[in-house]
Amino acid sequence: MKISVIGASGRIGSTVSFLLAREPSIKHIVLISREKSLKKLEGIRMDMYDALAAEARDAEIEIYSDKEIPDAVDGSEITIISAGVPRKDGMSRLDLAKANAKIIKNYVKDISKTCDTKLFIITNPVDIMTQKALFESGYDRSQVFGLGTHLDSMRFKVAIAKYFGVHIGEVRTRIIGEHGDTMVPLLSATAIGGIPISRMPGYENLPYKEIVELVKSRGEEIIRLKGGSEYGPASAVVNVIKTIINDDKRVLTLSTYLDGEIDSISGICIGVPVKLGRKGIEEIVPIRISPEELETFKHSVQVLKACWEDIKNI
Ligand SMILES: NC(=O)c1ccc[n+]([C@@H]2O[C@H](COP(=O)([O-])OP(=O)(O)OC[C@H]3O[C@@H](n4cnc5c(N)ncnc54)[C@H](O)[C@@H]3O)[C@@H](O)[C@H]2O)c1
Repeated sequence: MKISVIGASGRIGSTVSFLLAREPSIKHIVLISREKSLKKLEGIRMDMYDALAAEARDAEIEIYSDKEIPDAVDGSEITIISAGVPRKDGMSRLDLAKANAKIIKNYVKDISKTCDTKLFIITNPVDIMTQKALFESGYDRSQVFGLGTHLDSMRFKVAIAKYFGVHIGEVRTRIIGEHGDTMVPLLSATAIGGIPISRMPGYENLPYKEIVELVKSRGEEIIRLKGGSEYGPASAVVNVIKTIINDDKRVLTLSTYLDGEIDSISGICIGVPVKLGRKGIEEIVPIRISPEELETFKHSVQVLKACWEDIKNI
């Protein structure tokens, strides 16, 4: 199986590539970046081969410049895009969206000229970039998705497990909505060992607001402390890839194009629970959430739609 990573010289792209190379079912990984980063890619490839040798594994790792798209991507079951400009001081979210929309548009247009692949978008703002990729590629919505609130859901899960002092595997929860300030934590879909969280001893004192703030600010906190997150997002990406290639039908929270599945909302890519398998997004799970959660979700939709209006013609 071949998987391509565009933006492979970056933090997330390189860590994702390394983790994927360790997966026995992935035999072929294509690392793609701009010309000026090709030397770095060569170093990443050497380092990856050393690590694989230590585990007595092998994989074919190829390097291409982004000028060699679409040929470089041809035959890839999944193409991951994490290329993008980082947010600089004084840059608004909209400025970032405009800059990265141009990058996503160019890559996706080139890829879709000749290739049929699944597009997995990581670049922020991820919901808007996923929608850009969907519209510019003309692909079916089942094959274009973004990391969405999958990582936020994992962060929420950790905080709840720590508060109740239980193993993380006992916690079921998710955050839907924008991967950003308007994300919607679903207490109505949170359970510990199958028991709804509201029936757990200690629930009354759960510092919900603090936990949500912690989840929302975690990305910025990691940027401040170590320059940017990589292990968390990269592991979340690999989770998604493994679910697809193993046809696991897991229900994960990814950014996908809504077409009326939740409260008749349509016309935007946003984080919602999806059944994921070999074909990509096989179903959007039409969950019923509490009235308060629905109101917050609708707000998240509005925020994303406003941003989409500003960048859709870029
Ligand atoms: N969705 C999520 O949950 C999530 C989590 C963390 C980070 N992210 C996003 O993922 C993206 C990558 O993060 P990172 O830490 O790897 O960033 P990084 O700066 O380390 O790497 C960015 C990559 O994009 C390339 N790049 C930069 N400018 C470019 C341009 N103009 N044209 C083409 N390529 C360009 C770089 O060469 C590099 O390969 C960012 O947009 C980040 O905000 C998303």
